[in-house]
Amino acid sequence: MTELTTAALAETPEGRRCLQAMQDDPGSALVAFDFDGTLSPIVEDPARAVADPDAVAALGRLGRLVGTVAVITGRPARTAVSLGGLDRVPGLESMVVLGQYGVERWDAATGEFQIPEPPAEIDDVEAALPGLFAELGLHDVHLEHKERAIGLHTRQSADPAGTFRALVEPVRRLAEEHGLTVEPGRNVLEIRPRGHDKGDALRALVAERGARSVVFGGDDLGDLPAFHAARGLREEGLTALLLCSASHEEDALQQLSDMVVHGPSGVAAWTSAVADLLEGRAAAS
Ligand SMILES: O=P(O)(O)OC[C@H]1O[C@H](O[C@H]2O[C@H](CO)[C@@H](O)[C@H](O)[C@H]2O)[C@H](O)[C@@H](O)[C@@H]1O
Repeated sequence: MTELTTAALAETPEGRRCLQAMQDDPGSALVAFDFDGTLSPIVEDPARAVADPDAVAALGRLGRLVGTVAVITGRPARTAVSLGGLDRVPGLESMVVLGQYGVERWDAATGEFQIPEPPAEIDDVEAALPGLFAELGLHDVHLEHKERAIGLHTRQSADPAGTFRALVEPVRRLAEEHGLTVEPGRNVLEIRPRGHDKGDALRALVAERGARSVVFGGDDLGDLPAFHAARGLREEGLTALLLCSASHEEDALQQLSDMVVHGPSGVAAWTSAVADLLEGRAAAS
């Protein structure tokens, strides 16, 4: 019964090994998900994103079963907590949110945010953007101000793909001129500080929690470093399962994944099934 269930939840032997390790020792398991596109369906206006209630409820179930649950996101930590309603979900009372690719942190257990000062260069970039858009003849780029980063969104543009293409190189040059980097995503180019990514964030949290089995779920290019980090952890003797929240917009994660599901509703169903699996093990032991 357990074997059949495990096979349905992971397409690779490595993924199934991770699920088995979670069953054997749930206390040393860590489950971390990205926010947009993984827990929260993609919407036109980033300010209107809302977490899939079934996905966060299922994460809450896991929160009662495994050692650590976390969200690792490009969003500011405060925004992810607010849009996800993460401070109100039963079972997430000791979760961790790592925001802005791991630089910001919220601990549900204390309710405290750790938010470092934003770099001054972001203000300089912001001041240069109107001139850049005018030069490129672009008038419908939506800006998302994230204090230590700026998201340039093209989803609401008349030609999202064309506007994105027109922005890529000029924005990369602008970021470089100011010592910053560009994080490309689904209809978004984010100008942010260099030197850290979701892979660093995942590795640091795994070390802090002493986790031995690691699940990471994501949907977009910004999640790739975490996928690579989790695969690296396997080589160091941990088990890891990589969950891809698939979309028609981005397929870079699929070939690295141990399980592919369809968007946040698929993540919700998968997470709930893993909770069932772990509860079955708990009931039997
Ligand atoms: O790391 P994540 O949690 O996945 O955040 C990555 C970026 O996600 C957000 O943008 C994406 O979601 C928006 C709302 O659904 C959508 O409109 C946009 O097209 C997507 O790219 C967020 O707005 C960015 O700040 C994050 O960096």
